[in-house]
Amino acid sequence: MSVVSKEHRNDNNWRRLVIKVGTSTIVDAKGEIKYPVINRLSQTLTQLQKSGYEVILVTSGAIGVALQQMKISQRPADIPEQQALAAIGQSYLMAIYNQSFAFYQQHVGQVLLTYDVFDNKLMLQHTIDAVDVMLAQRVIPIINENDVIAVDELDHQHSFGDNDRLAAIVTHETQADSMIVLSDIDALYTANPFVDPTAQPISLVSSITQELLDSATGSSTLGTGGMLTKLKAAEYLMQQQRQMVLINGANPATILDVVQGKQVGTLFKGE
Ligand SMILES: Nc1ncnc2c1ncn2[C@@H]1O[C@H](COP(=O)(O)OP(=O)(O)O)[C@@H](O)[C@H]1O
Ligand SMILES: N[C@@H](CCC(=O)OP(=O)(O)O)C(=O)O
Repeated sequence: MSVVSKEHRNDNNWRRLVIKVGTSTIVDAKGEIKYPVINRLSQTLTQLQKSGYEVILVTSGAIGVALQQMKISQRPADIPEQQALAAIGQSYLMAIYNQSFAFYQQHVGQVLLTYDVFDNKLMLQHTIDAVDVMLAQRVIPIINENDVIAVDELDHQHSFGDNDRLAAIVTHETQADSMIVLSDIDALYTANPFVDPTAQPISLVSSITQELLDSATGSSTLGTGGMLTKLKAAEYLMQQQRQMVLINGANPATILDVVQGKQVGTLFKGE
């Protein structure tokens, strides 16, 4: 397996990275699980880890995977039903990741979080300590929200409490240098390109303006956050002097281009 040379690291000398994977990267529009993509993601993250980077994966997809498992075509509106699906799907999602990473001899560990962890100093410290130990042992922590006991993300009335935000807070609290977001789109566009065919990709964003927020509309079929939650996550990170890069998750190896400083996707970096 080839490794990423440290000489090729981004100018920012990133060391610790949070990779956020949306439902649209794990499950396709027909509800089928994208095993080859998950395999490529596991290979890429293992490659990064073996090259000396500390890698934390924040993944959505529990409900998306459960829909396929349970042969349900649409995400139910009922919150307890979604929570039951999350419980079913989370263990399956981890089984897929375990098998996929095991092929590359890479150990992983599951971390399920709720937002109250970030408000409780002791719980937060325990979480950070466990993540630090895993990283020191070259294990990749795999984080998702504990959907069974957290309703914020599942209630579509709220735009907060999504995995984009969760990953941004994890990036800050674990003092990661950057967050790379994998979605079903290759960049932030001037408008939702699925709605507006004249929309143009944006390669660099140095501040989150109202115009940008207005440009972010609906999400993909199974995702919950949409572009708006990604912009809010980017805004939060830029306020913490951290960076975010949005790329297409169709080919997770693109992450290697990002860490090598190549211009790909949209870079959110404050001035
Ligand atoms: N300005 C925009 N630029 C790019 N994508 C946008 C924009 N506005 C809305 N979107 C939508 O955001 C979706 C990505 O968000 P989401 O469905 O939550 O993905 P994920 O599951 O990967 O988190 C895109 O598929 C697109 O439909
Ligand atoms: N925690 C949820 C993620 C919710 C969700 O769809 O998030 P995203 O695809 O990142 O917009 C799950 O694992 O299904």
